[in-house]
Amino acid sequence: MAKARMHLGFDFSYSHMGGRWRMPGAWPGRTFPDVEMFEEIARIAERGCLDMVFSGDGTGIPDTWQGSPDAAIEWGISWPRQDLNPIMVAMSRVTKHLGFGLTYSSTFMHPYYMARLMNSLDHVTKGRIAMNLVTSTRKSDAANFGFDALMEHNSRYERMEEFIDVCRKLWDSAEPDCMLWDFESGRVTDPAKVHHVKHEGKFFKVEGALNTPPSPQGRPVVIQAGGSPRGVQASAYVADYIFGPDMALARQVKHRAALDKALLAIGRDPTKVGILWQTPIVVGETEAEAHAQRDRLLTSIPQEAVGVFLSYNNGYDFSTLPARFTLQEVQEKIIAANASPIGFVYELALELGETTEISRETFFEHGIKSATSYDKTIAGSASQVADILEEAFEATGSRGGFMFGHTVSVPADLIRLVDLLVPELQRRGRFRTEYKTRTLREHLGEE
Ligand SMILES: Cc1cc2nc3c(=O)[nH]c(=O)nc-3n(C[C@H](O)[C@H](O)[C@H](O)COP(=O)(O)O)c2cc1C
Repeated sequence: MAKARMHLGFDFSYSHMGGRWRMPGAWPGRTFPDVEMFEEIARIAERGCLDMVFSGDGTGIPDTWQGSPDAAIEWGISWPRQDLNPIMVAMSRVTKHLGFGLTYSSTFMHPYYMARLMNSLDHVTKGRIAMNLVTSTRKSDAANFGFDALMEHNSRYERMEEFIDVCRKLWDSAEPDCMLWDFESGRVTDPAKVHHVKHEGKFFKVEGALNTPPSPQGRPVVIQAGGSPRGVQASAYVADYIFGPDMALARQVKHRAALDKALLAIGRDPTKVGILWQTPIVVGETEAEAHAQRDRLLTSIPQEAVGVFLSYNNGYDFSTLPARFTLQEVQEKIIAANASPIGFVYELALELGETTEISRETFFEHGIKSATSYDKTIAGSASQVADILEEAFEATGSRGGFMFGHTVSVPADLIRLVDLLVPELQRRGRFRTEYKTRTLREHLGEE
């Protein structure tokens, strides 16, 4: 029997941040947001037949550390960023097959605007766009949109579910064959095939239809990455494809099982829903070369920048940590702030024990490994890395694949992925050797 094939993506969100822009192997003399760098990323990824490239997003400037954005701005921590939509349009114009994943927040955006934008991008990319929906877990993002505090964690997911209901109604409002463009009669559209939408729910009141022609994918691909139990439940409802967190394999196996249960509960077939596991990765010609490249992460940012990154993503100012403390005390404050309950402190508590007293120094020693993704980065030769990926793929049900990212330097690490790892996976019958499908939805559905 043929082996199940993997789907592969590349997350370029962090390639210019966290000191990566000046690591050996990054573009010399080119800085964000030079559009030509992104076009080059797209060409390289398409050479490797990847399903998609992706960028995450967040709008706020980290300001949890010492209550100020200065250190984030100074050290380039989640700064600078921009809306990647125009960049992905540019990337789509230099490729034919590669898919694109864009991130937007269902907590802050409006579903009418988003349904219309994604339809438009689906046209421009000829059916290669996906929307990664996030609920946003960071306070400064919320402040950009007028919130004094984060919306309660579970309510954010309730809003996301209604958000996608509205998008689906709008995407379906024009039937696939409604456009006539009949030159003889002058009729543009068959009005019987464009349906009025009237939605009134807890969060949104929307009247449609969309005033755009139906797009190549009909409904652009929707991706979601809920990690908490409520988040997983929402993934099952809103997403065509799932992003999974980069945690230990045993926890990924549990995550897959929880998702399968949630999918079955709403009548969806779990065998048709893949997870792309977030996978920080460095591949080298040799194991030693890969390890040397990964080690560079430990010198990429100063301790202050580590504090900025962790404080922002965990909703807690770690500059205020006392000399000694327990992780349980900190985790309680993170939950009270409505940030994600499964972040760095949760993970460190699993490793060190939640009631163990630790020092500030120990916290930051682990902190740099987490903030740079060093602790999660797989590093090795192509065959070593392929062994690890095959094991993880099979253990998690042979559905989906990997979203590579958080590499040390782009383009060098992306080129090594495409030139060393992809051929190894192809030799093992685990990855396509050419694109046989047209749209992103079709690429991801390929078995
Ligand atoms: C691959 C991947 C990409 C993600 N991208 C983003 C992002 O761009 N912006 C964001 O705010 N959150 C992002 N997240 C976080 C998730 O949306 C989610 O909040 C997180 O997994 C915690 O789960 P919870 O919200 O259910 O607690 C990402 C998560 C993963 C695994």
